[in-house]
Amino acid sequence: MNHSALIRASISNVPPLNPTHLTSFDTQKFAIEGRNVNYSVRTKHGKWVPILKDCSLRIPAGQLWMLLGPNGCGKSTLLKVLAGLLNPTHGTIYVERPKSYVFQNPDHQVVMPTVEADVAFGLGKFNLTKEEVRSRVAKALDSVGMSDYLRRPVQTLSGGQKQRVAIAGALAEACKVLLLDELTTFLDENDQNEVQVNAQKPRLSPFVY
Ligand SMILES: Nc1ncnc2c1ncn2[C@@H]1O[C@H](COP(=O)(O)OP(=O)(O)OP(=O)(O)O)[C@@H](O)[C@H]1O
Repeated sequence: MNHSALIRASISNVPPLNPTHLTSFDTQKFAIEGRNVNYSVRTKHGKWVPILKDCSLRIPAGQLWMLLGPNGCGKSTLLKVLAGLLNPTHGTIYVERPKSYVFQNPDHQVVMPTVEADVAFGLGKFNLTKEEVRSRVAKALDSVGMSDYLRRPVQTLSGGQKQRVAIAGALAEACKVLLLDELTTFLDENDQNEVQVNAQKPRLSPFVY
C-alpha cells in the first residue's frame, strides 16, 4: 500500500509528504504524520513479505479521513501501526495523544459485563471521582445513541451496538485521534453518519497529561 490509497473524506487533498524537505514533525498542524513507513512480516520459511511499502501520510487535526483501498492492500495494518499495536519495520510515525483504536471486531474490545462498566473501563487510569466517571460515560453513550443501554449486559448487544459501545469507550477518554477499523462492518449507513458527526463534537473536555 502507498499513500495514493489514502483519501480524505472532506476538502481538498494535501500533497504527498516529501521527507527530504522536512526535518521534524509539524505537531502544530498534523494529528498524524508518517514517513516512509514500511511493515513486513516474516513467513515460517524465513522469507520477509512486505505489507506496507514507503507509506507517507499527513492528517491535519480536527478532520475526518478515510483509508480506501482493495481488500488486503494494508489498511488495517497501517491503522495498527498508527495505533502502536505493530512496530514499523522502517520509517517514522507521529500520532497525537491521547489516541484510541477501535477494532474491526468489537468482541475483541467490549469485554466488561455491562455497557456502563465497559465504557468506564478505560477511565480507571485517570484520577476521576465516581461522579466524573458517570458523567463521561453518560455523555459518551449519548454521542453514539446508546444512552438507554447503560445497564445492558454486553452479550445481549448486536454487533453494531457493541461497535458503538467500543467507540463510546474511546470518546469517554477524550482521545484526540480516533482510529476506527472498518466502521462499516456492523454499523448501517445512518449509524455510521451519526457516529461520525457526533464523534466530531467537542462534548468531553480533554484530560491533562
Ligand atoms: N501476520 C501476517 N502474516 C502474513 N500476512 C499478513 C499478516 N498480516 C497481514 N497480512 C497480509 O497483509 C495484507 C494486508 O492485510 P490488511 O489486513 O492490512 O488488509 P486490509 O486492506 O485491511 O484488508 P481488508 O479490506 O480485507 O480488511 C493481506 O494480504 C494480509 O493477508
